Amino acid sequence: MIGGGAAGLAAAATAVRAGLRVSLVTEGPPGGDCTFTGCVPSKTLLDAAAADLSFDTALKRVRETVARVAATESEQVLRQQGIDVVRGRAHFVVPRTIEVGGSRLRARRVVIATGTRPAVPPILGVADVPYLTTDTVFDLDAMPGSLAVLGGGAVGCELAQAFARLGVEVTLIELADRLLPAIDPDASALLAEALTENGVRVHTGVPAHRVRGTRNSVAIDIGKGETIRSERLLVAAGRRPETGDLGLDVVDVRTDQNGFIIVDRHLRTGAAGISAAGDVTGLFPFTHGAYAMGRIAVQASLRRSNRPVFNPHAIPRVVFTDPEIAIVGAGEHKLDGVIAKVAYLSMSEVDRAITAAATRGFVKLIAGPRRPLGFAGGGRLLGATIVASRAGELIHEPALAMQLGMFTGRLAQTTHAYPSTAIQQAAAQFFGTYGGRTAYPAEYPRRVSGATAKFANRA
Ligand SMILES: Cc1cc2nc3c(=O)[nH]c(=O)nc-3n(C[C@H](O)[C@H](O)[C@H](O)COP(=O)(O)OP(=O)(O)OC[C@H]3O[C@@H](n4cnc5c(N)ncnc54)[C@H](O)[C@@H]3O)c2cc1C
Ligand SMILES: NC(=O)c1ccc[n+]([C@@H]2O[C@H](COP(=O)([O-])OP(=O)(O)OC[C@H]3O[C@@H](n4cnc5c(N)ncnc54)[C@H](O)[C@@H]3O)[C@@H](O)[C@H]2O)c1
Repeated sequence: MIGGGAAGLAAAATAVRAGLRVSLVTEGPPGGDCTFTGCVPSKTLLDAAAADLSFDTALKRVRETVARVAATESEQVLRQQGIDVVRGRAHFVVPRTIEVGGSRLRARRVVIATGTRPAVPPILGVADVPYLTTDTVFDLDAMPGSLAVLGGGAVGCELAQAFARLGVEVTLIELADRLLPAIDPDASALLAEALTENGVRVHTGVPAHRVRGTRNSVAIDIGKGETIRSERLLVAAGRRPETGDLGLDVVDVRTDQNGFIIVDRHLRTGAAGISAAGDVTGLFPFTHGAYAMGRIAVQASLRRSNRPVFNPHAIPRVVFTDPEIAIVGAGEHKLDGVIAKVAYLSMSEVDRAITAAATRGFVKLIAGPRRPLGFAGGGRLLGATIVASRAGELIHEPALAMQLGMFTGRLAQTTHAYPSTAIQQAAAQFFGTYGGRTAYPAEYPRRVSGATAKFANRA
């Protein structure tokens, strides 16, 4: 395995279980992005900020939590599991042979799991400013008075909220016309509302033209004569794959125009014995996706038939802001031409949200016909988007329904524990009017947006 992040660790554990001799070659410590610069520090910071901790205490908690998680997957722990850990940066020298730190390693099977690194957009002047990325932001030793965040994706939104709650003056700059541009526009709108309430100045649809500054002050020109001034700049504008110096040409592993490794559905690269897994494939850039891919890449490489397939259609993803945004499968805005029904439920009608005084949000369930019965039994679930304080827990029930291809009606038939009845209430709409709402036919060609909600039951 080349790379010791989630994908490499899962691949190594799977290979050991299959009785293979395993070397895990990794430049950074085992755990990768998720443990050191991704999920673990960012989720800890979000929770610490929500709990009103001071900046210093929050950052201390981040360091302690990272150390605690890292200890569960240390080199020593891996060696005890039978995985030989080699630290260093690897590249292919001939097919199935890699070089690391001057030594050569030969293997019948190789899984490339080298992940990604922060992308820095080509904005005039950016290279001359000491900007932060997720590789460095958790190492801050003093609270900046103000922070400009470039990019309103998951990283930008989560960290903007965390820093704002810790007392930092945050400005968020997103190129697209809304935050998290890939998700349901109604969810984007609610998140922008929540961040604004937290004190974040949200600018969408603005390109950053030029950046100027010094260590403790940046000025970002965003057009129409407007300039954002801030103490520090965090660049959170996406990721680039770590494939540039792997020697992939030596082994005929192909990459797409952005450098991500091209794989088939069994995660094979096309080069004999070489598979790829995790963020480096660009298929599903989340830790749980990386784990699934690492496992599947090894299992598929060991079998001649019945090879497992990586299919992300029922894998959920969550943005851990407050409210959380959880998604599985298709969003209403991406349904062009698909015959479907949408059940929309405002969280203001869910007693769990009312009792928690956290009613900003909604559940949207999308159902399509199930052959040969059409929409009988509620059809089958095509997707769900949930915006709620605990959306990250709620999403797994729709995910299971999708994974099993269940009748959506099963969600309505299952008695839920009061007052956590959001999914049951929403699914009931596929059978008739419930609480004044009925599932409506998906509109196509698409004209759906939160701002122009045209269906009476979405009021
Ligand atoms: C701030 C942030 C928050 C996130 N939060 C979440 C979240 O809440 N939930 C979620 O599911 N996902 C989250 N993610 C995404 C998640 O971190 C990644 O999807 C996951 O870490 C990918 O794992 P990986 O194994 O593919 O790659 P990585 O974790 O990047 O691991 C790659 C490893 O390969 C090593 N390497 C690279 N090149 C070489 C080489 N040539 N030779 C040897 N070793 C090499 C690196 O040192 C690294 O250890 C977050 C990401 C960020 C940045
Ligand atoms: N909770 C989670 O699961 C979680 C949390 C954080 C990150 N992640 C993952 O980590 C990866 C990186 O996240 P990310 O948010 O950096 O990437 P992203 O690609 O999700 O978002 C980057 C955002 O930056 C914007 N952008 C790009 N260039 C810009 C520019 N010049 N000016 C202003 N905006 C610009 C893009 O339009 C986009 O909205 C993603 O794969 C993400 O899924 C996951």
